[in-house]
Amino acid sequence: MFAEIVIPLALPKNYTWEIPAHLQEGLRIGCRVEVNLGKHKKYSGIVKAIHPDKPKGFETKEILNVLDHEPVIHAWQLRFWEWLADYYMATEGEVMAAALPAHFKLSSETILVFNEEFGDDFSTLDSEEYLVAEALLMKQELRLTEVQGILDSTHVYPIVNRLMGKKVCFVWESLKEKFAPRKETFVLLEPEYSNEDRLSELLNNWSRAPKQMELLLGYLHLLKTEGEVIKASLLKKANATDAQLKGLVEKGILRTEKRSVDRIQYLPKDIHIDFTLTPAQEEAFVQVETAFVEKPVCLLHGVTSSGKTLLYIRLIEQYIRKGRQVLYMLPEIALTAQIIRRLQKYFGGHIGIYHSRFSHNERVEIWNKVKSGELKVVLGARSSLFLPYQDLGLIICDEEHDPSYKQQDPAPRYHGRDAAIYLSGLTGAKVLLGSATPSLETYHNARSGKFGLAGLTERYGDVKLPTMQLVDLRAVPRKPGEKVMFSVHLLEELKQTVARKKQAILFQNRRGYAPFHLCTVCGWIAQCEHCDVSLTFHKFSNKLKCHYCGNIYPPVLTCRGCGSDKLVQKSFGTERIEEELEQHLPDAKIARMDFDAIRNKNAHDVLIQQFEQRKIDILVGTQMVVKGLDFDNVELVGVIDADGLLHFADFRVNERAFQLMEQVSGRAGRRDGVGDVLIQTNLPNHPLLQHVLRHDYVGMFLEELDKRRQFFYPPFSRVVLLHFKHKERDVVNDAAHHFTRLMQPAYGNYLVGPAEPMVPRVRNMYLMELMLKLPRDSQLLSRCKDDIQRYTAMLHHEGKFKKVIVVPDVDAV
Ligand SMILES: Nc1ncnc2c1ncn2[C@@H]1O[C@H](COP(=O)(O)OP(=O)(O)OP(=O)(O)O)[C@@H](O)[C@H]1O
Ligand SMILES: [Zn+2]
Repeated sequence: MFAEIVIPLALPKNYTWEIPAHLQEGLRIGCRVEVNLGKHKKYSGIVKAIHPDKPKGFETKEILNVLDHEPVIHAWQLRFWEWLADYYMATEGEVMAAALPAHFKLSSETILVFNEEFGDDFSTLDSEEYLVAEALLMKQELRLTEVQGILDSTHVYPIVNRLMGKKVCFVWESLKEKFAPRKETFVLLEPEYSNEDRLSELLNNWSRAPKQMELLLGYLHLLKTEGEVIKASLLKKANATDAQLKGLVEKGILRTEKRSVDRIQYLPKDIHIDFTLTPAQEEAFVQVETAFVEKPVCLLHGVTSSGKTLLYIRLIEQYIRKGRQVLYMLPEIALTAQIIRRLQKYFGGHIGIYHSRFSHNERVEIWNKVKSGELKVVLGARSSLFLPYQDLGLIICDEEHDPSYKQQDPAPRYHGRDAAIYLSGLTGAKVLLGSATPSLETYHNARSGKFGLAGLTERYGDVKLPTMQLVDLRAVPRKPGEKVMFSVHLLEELKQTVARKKQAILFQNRRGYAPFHLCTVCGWIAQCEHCDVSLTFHKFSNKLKCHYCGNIYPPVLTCRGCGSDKLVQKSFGTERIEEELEQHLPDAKIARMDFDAIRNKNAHDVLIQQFEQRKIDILVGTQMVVKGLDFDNVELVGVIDADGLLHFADFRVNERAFQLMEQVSGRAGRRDGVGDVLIQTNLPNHPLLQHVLRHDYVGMFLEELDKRRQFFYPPFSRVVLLHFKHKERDVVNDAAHHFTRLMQPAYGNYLVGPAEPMVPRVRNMYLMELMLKLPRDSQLLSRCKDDIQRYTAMLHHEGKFKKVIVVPDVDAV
């Protein structure tokens, strides 16, 4: 018998190994095996198929060991991997590398780390395990090749596997992105008083400080409304001090407990839903349910603050009660923090979070609990599509329009939403796509009947959508070539908002202080040495940064071209806005939320909480402030530079600009309907801004759809973008043209380019792009992919193009 095995490497196709007779029994698809590849390398791979056909053309080697009795993944997951690899032009090995926690991927290079928590009591280990554990205890770290030396056995991988199962050791991981879970102090009732009678007896015979009673009542109220009580919010709500709380703790009525906000397994597995849907929400709910009878996918198009999240919660409840599992997918990890708090309140310990910022071990833990069916709801980014669900009933894809759903690097360059839809075909799960500003593709699919469509046109609680105003910057006096940061109008409204104790959000799409350093004498601009892009000045760190490769440079004082010191900083980013704002509103509390400000992984969550607790008056930020956040006191939203959103040479530019502006404006007036949005622009007559002014999604959709039809862009065609990279400009240029000539005969009608992208050099690699707009015909698509592979091979055959990297991106966003 033979086995086709997937190994976490970018091999063009899977290899086949022979199954020795003594391993044949018990070897199942989805189990891991240890195999040799080449002379010295060993890997653990996953069995994809077992068959009796001896492969031709090469001598098969034997499988060395079987690592699992039970498959680690389901058969449908293998089919999912296969589709992802095929559709997105990756290898199954690359998909495997993305899909499995490191723990499951042993290779000769794997480093094992001793688990301190295990201690040194090795009495439960057998003699071989003991040898390795001893060595690990002494050296703390061992390479798998070293373990081989210690054991001198043919069963190294199975032994290591057992040791990991017993938590004696872990797979080493680089610490650079390590996620430190944020701790929060929770307040709990002492068990004695969970009894209603005891509690009322206590309250009726209160002989202690009245302030403490007030605090206790405040606590009980919060417990009822929020399910869990965080110390900070209790003290604030009850207007109480730490000492008063301490008093109640000392009297044995309350107690406090410090624990991580993200780790929730010790919460009881209860469901308690304490709200009812409004008639409009109820109707949308029924629309979703009805759609799911016939269709696997439904779009929930609901304006901002219409209560989409609450509708999701009702749906999740339904699936949990049926014993099924739900995946709640978000485009970015950063968004999980606020949502998890909301979900926890309703579903307690039924929920787990899964994303790349957790350690390998934590991920393995979630993996196992999902597989056993213990966890019913997973909140996560796109990688949670790879979990081994036991019975997946529903996938919620929130903010489905968000381009962050698409993986950029490395392969597989898959789209979380589209992959979810494919997965639903394999598992029978339903998919609910949610957004206030659906992607054109999705809305088109919903209108044409391919997806179901449910709608919420009103905000919750009779609250109006914010009023939108354009501020015409052409009227603002300024020096030639200068950009306006704040109009008088915007400043005035900011001042009033702060004076009324309301909050404001200012949106600017550029981070840093000044995006250009320009010599006024000769026109020289400070550029990155490795990329063809101007350097952004960051004032706080006093450095110039390249936003493409991350390189940092000291600030320049004199021009590299002419030596003059007449350098000026052009344009502005969030950092400069924050600084200027401090001058205009010296008493306001201003904070900034962008990639630089939240380097520390918890900073994002902390900022959001501070804003929620109204410790910040004005939040200045990039895209990060736009997304899905629910604040109750924001009255003013300012879009500093709308033109910056409209100036891209991309067919999606209008769609994106609309989505950003509508989403950021959606943060305003969510509770009382008093919300104002000011959009600063030099293009007040731009047609897109007219749609933005009226919150007119459908108007925007129809107009854009027309253009897409006319110019044959998605949803009418399918875009495959080919990136060419090489360290010499001429070579990459020639290669792209050569490749285009190869494609010309069969695909001439569908080609756009080749052309240099906006930034033609990144990390010392020169770039070229070739775009294919293919008719939506799956046979044509697969033929085209084969051809791309063939032409790539032909290109590499030409000596001078040997090192040109060709990266295909299917459905590029
Ligand atoms: N039926 C309801 N009962 C009580 N509160 C509700 C109800 N529906 C909505 N809300 C409240 O209204 C607010 C807005 O709802 P939610 O955050 O779900 O909106 P959304 O549609 O997801 O908005 P966005 O697209 O902007 O993220 C929330 O604070 C939510 O708790
Ligand atoms: Zn650079």
